[in-house]
Formats: sequence, C-alpha cells, structure tokens
Amino acid sequence: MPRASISQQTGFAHLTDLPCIKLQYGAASAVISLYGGQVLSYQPQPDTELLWVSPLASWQQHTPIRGGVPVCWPWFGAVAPELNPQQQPLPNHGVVRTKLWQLSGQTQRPAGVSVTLAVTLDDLAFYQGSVTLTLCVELADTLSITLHCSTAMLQQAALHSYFAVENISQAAVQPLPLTYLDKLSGGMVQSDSSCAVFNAEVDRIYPQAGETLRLQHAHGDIAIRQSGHDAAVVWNPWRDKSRQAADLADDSYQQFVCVETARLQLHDAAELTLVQQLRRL
Ligand SMILES: O=P(O)(O)OC[C@H]1O[C@@H](O)[C@H](O)[C@@H](O)[C@@H]1O
Repeated sequence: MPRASISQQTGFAHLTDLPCIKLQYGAASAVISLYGGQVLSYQPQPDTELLWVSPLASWQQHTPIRGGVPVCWPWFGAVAPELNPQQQPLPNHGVVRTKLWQLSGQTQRPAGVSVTLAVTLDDLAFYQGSVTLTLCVELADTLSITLHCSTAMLQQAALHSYFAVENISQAAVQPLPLTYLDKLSGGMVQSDSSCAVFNAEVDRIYPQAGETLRLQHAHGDIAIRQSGHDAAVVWNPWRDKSRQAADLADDSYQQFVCVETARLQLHDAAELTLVQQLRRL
C-alpha cells in the first residue's frame, strides 16, 4: 500500500488559524478546511497544485473562502423565491460556505484514503426539521468529492472548483453544450463552439453538460468527471470584477478558472448526490 495518512493541521497558506485536514496517499496530497467543508489543495504530486486559493482569501466575519472547492447549498447564486418564503436577505450560493463542518468519518484502504465531513442545519426557512449534508473527499489516483444529502427536499448545489491556470489566455474548457445561459446578459446563447475560452468576463450555465470535461492550460490538462449534475458552470470574473472584489487581487482573474458541477433543478424534492472527480492528465 502506498504511504497513506490522515492528519489534522492548523492553517493553510496565509490562513494560519484555519482548522484543516490533510490527506496523503503516495506522492499525492489534499487539504480540506473544516470551515466551509472546502477542499483547498489537491496536489497529485508534490509541487503540482491543481486548485487555486486567493492570496486575499479570508475566513473571518462569516466570509466564504475564495478558492479551492466551495460548496454551494441549498441554493446556487441568488436564492430562488421557492427557497426563501420570508423574502429575507440571504447570502449568495447558500449557507454552508461559512459553517464549521465536523469530521464524521475516515477510512484508509489500500486503494485510497478518505474523510467525510458533515454539517447539520435546522433553521432553513423553507424546510421544517433538521437536514444533514455530507462531503466525502477521497484521495487515490484521483481526487473524488461527493456531496450528499439523503433528505428528499428542494435543493440546489454546486461544487464550485477554482482551478489554477498559468496563463488565462491559453486556458480552455471543453466539450461543453452549444447552448448556454449567459448570466451576464440573462439570455440563452447558441454557440458554434463546444469550447469555452477566456478573453473577457465569462459567467455561463451549461444545462445538460456531459460527464467529462477537460480543462486545458499551459501546464497540463485536468479531466473533470461529474455525476448527479444537471449543469456545469464556467466562471472567470475578468479584470473589473477582480478589482472590485475585496478578496481578489487586481490580477487574480489571470490565475484561475472556475468549472463547477451543479444541480440546479427546483422542480422536485429529491435527495442529492453530486460528484466531481479530478485527475491530472
Ligand atoms: O462571489 P461568489 O458568491 O463566490 O460568487 C462567485 C461567482 O460564482 C459563480 O458560480 C456565479 O455564476 C457568478 O455569478 C458569481 O459571481
């Protein structure tokens, strides 16, 4: 069995007081923050980081950590009216990005190591009773992230991954459906290319995105396998929004691309199992 371990660590990068868990499997490692239940680092080998965390990220005053793999739940983006019966001012992308999750399980097997984090909420205005959401992170030859809720309820979710890229102008995501919702204009767009490139702000929802996407960039490609989703979201804030965001540096937009595995349907009360699996190609 390759060298494998699961350990607690305090701090990640400049977030020196952040409670985290580190997974090691052979040469590969991953770091997960208990705050937000958020994977912050995936290195398939030492010095090869697939994820991006903003140098200006913070986790004080209920701020979500900008980077890694934030968990959006139980809504994506601005809260939908169905999930906000009292029309309260509610945060973007749900409420679990700023919760402290608990470590609820761990396994070490010859084929990989994994931890499960859990968070329980009993104050959702649109759902009576308590609901538990779990995040299982398994490190093996790939990194698999599984978000699960066994309660059949109205819920949206996204694994909002920030991928590090060397040069945004050489980054591309494909194959994507030809039809997407452009969140910037609010309209559906019919494209003639299944490839998204980045030379301006991009904020797109691709309904019915496939099971495998490829993020191409200067220093090697990443395969993103997904399941349980009904959409993929591709986002880069570009220059103006990087400048406006307190937790992004002016040039941060050159350093990452978000490719998000999302389930956005609000037609049915249903359980949730959303998976994103990452592999360096
Ligand atoms: O600033 P936040 O809440 O982390 O959101 C970042 C972005 O997340 C993306 O998923 C959305 O499509 C964008 O519209 C949004 O700006």
